[in-house]
Amino acid sequence: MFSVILSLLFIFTGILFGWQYSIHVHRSKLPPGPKPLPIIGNLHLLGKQPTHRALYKLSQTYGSIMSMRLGSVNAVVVSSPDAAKLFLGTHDAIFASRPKLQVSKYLYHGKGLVLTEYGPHWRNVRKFCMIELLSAAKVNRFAGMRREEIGLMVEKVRVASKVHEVVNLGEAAGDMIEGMTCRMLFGKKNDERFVFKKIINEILGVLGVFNLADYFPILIPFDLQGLTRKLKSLSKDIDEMLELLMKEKEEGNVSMLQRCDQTSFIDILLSLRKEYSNTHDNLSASIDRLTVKAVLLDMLAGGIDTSKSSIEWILSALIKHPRVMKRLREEIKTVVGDKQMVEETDLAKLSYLHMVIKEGLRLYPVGPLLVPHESIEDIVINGYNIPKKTLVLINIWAIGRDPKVWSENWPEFRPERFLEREIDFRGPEFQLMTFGIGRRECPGMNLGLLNIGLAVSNLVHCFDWILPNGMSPNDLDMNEKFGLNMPKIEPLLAIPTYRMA
Ligand code: HEM
Repeated sequence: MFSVILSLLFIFTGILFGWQYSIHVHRSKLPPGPKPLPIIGNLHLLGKQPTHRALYKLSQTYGSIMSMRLGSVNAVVVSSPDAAKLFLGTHDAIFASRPKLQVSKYLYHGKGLVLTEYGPHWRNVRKFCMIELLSAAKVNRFAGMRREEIGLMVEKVRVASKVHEVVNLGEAAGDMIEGMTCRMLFGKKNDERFVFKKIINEILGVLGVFNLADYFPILIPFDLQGLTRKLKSLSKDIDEMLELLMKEKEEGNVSMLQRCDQTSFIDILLSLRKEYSNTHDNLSASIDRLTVKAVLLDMLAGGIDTSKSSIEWILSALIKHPRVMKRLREEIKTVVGDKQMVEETDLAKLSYLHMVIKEGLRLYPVGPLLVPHESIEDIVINGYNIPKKTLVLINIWAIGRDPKVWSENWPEFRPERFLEREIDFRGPEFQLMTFGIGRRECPGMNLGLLNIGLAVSNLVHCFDWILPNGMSPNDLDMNEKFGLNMPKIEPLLAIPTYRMA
């Protein structure tokens, strides 16, 4: 389908413009890259494999700062820690914007964080999200709720273990993270009027589609992929849901408030809105109704599948590497003793667990190209021209495979490498950028790591796992498929045995 549309597009726009194209204008000064074709540029080189893989291969020919043309968009692909340091460290302010994607027009006009261009609105929203919603103190307030959700997941798996049922571990983790996130955002995880899961999946589905109109704006009116239609209907559903949830809070529906955690994000955002409505500073102007909804939507879209996919990848790697699983289990046993469950307060003492998580996220980063950045002015980097409005993709999947950084044994899942060298997510050398670095780095990093740590440690501590149908761990497929948040090609299915009996 994609290639048919691409061919039609090629012919159509080719006729329209009579093959006149001005890509050669400053090409000699751009970073090296494959020669673009008229109209489609290098889009044909992305092929059928996931984009980060195609870009990794190309960067091995053209280098760690590679120039490409994607339709009518200038792009630069960055594939080494040194180059990433230039873009997200030294010149972070220039590359801290986002491209204007068609999807953001239908999802609150980019008034939240993820898809919002760099400027005063984004800065204000980011500031109050960091202080009021995602600071360590605010995240800690939900520790009790997280304990309940972990307990529910362990109990579900324990019931399955009694009848040797096969468990889909990604789904089990996803349900738990979704429960935690919805309770944190809305104070509840169930609502008889709508199914959170369905709406979340639809949002992620739309965000994961490669939208041709973003690279050929001339195509927007034709809606060749039917995305505009989908987006219009989805944005209506999302808005109805968020409006209902907000009105319920604003009208102080007593029975509802009694059932809810008083400090959910929606409560905090609405009370901030009220609090600031009498002041006339920039912050008050930023927290309007659209922004409250856009922020809630960003947290739903950014917070659930990222953690779910990460947990699934890390558990898969552990099942595939029994030596690492054994060592992790021994560490947990030493720290938690005879306790049935790992608590949040235990996590700081589980140093091997942290190395396992880092190693899992190095090899399987769920945002392999981060979220696209865009430059806000012309700049020269390493002697190359990077024009204003260049799309910048940071290939952290490639960086996680760079033998110059990780040595020749980079393909091995070997958490001990982090014992030998101090490398951290915000490390000054930009080797491990699972959450991005700089102005646009993930504001939910600590929460994400906490959720992953809790899920992985408890599923390892409470259960032994074997693969179904006599499958050997060596046969576990560790490839990914196309899609948002780098989903595994095959879901992780395994049979649990409860270890606490
Ligand atoms: C394992 C879990 C997670 C991973 C791997 C992850 C990864 C990322 C990445 C790669 C980015 C883009 C960074 C960039 O463009 O340079 C990002 C941005 C973002 N993430 Fe996360 N994330 C996770 C969890 C969360 C959670 C739990 C939340 C909130 C509840 C969250 C909210 C956001 C938001 C709002 C942004 C946009 C920030 C901005 O553009 O200013 N993420 N995340």
